[in-house]
Amino acid sequence: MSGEQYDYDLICIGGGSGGIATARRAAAHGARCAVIEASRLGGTCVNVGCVPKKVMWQAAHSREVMARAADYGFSGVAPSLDWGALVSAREAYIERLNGIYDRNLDNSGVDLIRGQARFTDPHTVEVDGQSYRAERFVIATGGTPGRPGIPGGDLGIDSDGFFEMTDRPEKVAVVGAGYIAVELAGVLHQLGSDVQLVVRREKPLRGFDAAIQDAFVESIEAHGPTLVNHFTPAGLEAAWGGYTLHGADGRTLEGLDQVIWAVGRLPNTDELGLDAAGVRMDAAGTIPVDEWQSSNQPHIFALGDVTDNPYPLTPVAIAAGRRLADRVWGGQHERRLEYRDVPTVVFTHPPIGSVGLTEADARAAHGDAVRVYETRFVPMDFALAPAEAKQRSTMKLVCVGDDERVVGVHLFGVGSDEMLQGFAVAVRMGATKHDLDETVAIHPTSAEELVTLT
Ligand SMILES: Cc1cc2nc3c(=O)[nH]c(=O)nc-3n(C[C@H](O)[C@H](O)[C@H](O)COP(=O)(O)OP(=O)(O)OC[C@H]3O[C@@H](n4cnc5c(N)ncnc54)[C@H](O)[C@@H]3O)c2cc1C
Ligand SMILES: NC(=O)c1ccc[n+]([C@@H]2O[C@H](COP(=O)([O-])OP(=O)(O)OC[C@H]3O[C@@H](n4cnc5c(N)ncnc54)[C@H](O)[C@@H]3O)[C@@H](O)[C@H]2O)c1
Repeated sequence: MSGEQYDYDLICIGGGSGGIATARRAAAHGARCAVIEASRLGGTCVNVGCVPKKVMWQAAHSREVMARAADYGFSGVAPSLDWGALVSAREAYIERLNGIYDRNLDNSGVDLIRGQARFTDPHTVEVDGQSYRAERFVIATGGTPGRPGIPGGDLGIDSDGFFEMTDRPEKVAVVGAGYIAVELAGVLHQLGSDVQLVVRREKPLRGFDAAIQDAFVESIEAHGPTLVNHFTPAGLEAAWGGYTLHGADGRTLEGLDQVIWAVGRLPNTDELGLDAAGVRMDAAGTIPVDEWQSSNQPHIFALGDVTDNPYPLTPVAIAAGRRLADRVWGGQHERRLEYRDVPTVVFTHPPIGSVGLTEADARAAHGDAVRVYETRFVPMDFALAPAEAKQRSTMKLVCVGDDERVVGVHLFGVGSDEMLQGFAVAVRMGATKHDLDETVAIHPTSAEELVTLT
């Protein structure tokens, strides 16, 4: 087929992390590209995800640091938060980012089509009555917050609503045990709300190494927010005295000013006309893709949160998109994202960092060939703090084989967020425990613990 029968070589549906990265890289390889975006450029990450979340985390972290000022002899540090001012500054920053994304598309020669895209046949999408034809498509439409299918599940707010809050709720339940629940609960707790983190099982953060789960639970039990475990929400009621959250076992959480659902996200595939394109979805509405990001239609790719990707993270969507563009338009025939050793940080207080295999996964895969090194300590950040304010750090290395190749690094503690990236490089390069031991420590830091473990 000649490219001339198409308006574009590539249309990316969704102007979030994955769509923008793919289109810009494909354009750099000479492809004629468009991005279709129904809402604000930058997608979830920029508008209602990583970016505003990190601003709120930073605010909460600042509050923590100020709380420790007296340990160092400062007096008169009595912060009072103007929530409205924080939100305005945050949103102004996001608007600047929206503009930068717009200009970057323009500078890359990528057309931006504003509106909701819907396939009308395998090579055509319609936006506001106008048809656009492309040789290939990338579906990068991301996801939206889900809600539980229980009475009152439509009451309260989700993570999108969290970013719309014009004031800080005094008493709030955050329901869920994943990244979003622990992060939002942590921010609100640090900023002064009375927060209950409501989870269905014993502990939050299933899938993380057990040492990290335990360290996190121990930390919140000592410092907050309050953990309400084994609580399965069965209904939410609103009354003058506030919300009441009912548990399946008859327990109730009462007098809540706000309830935040953080119970998982749903892929944005409902309105896409995937039937008309002949693209298959799974029961959850996500688009299954192969190792090359292909859907069942060879010319229609999908990436990021709309797919069955095990790591719904911004850098993963970007990496998948850039590699796809390098392969299809850049002639780099074997280039694809390997979904392994993906580093990830959970922005709790203190943060969690994790890359590679958990101890349980390593033992399942390698049995007795696994050796684990672990340490728990109070970092110097709390050297002058009173005993009750000290927060312990936990660090764990998971090693495999006679050469003790490091296959997992799991961190909980101050600085883990910034510490992990470099160790992720080492894991990817196949570093061994000996390599870490041979690396001269940086003193006094928390990171040095990782090269002095015995
Ligand atoms: C609260 C929260 C915090 C997060 N924090 C982090 C973090 O700290 N680090 C991290 O790595 N990840 C984080 N994430 C996850 C991250 O935001 C996502 O993994 C990432 O945004 C996925 O990128 P994407 O391109 O797949 O989709 P998105 O960024 O969601 O982009 C999809 C875009 O498609 C548009 N769209 C949808 N349907 C259509 C249509 N039919 N036509 C046109 N446009 C359409 C949407 O409007 C949206 O702009 C967070 C997510 C949330 C919700
Ligand atoms: N720091 C980061 O990088 C970051 C931050 C936020 C989100 N994210 C990404 O976004 C993804 C989605 O995050 P998430 O927290 O929405 O989803 P998640 O899938 O990680 O967690 C959803 C949680 O809700 C619980 N749940 C589901 N139904 C429930 C119900 N009816 N009642 C009570 N609990 C229920 C689940 O057990 C689970 O713990 C994450 O997997 C992550 O990849 C990343």
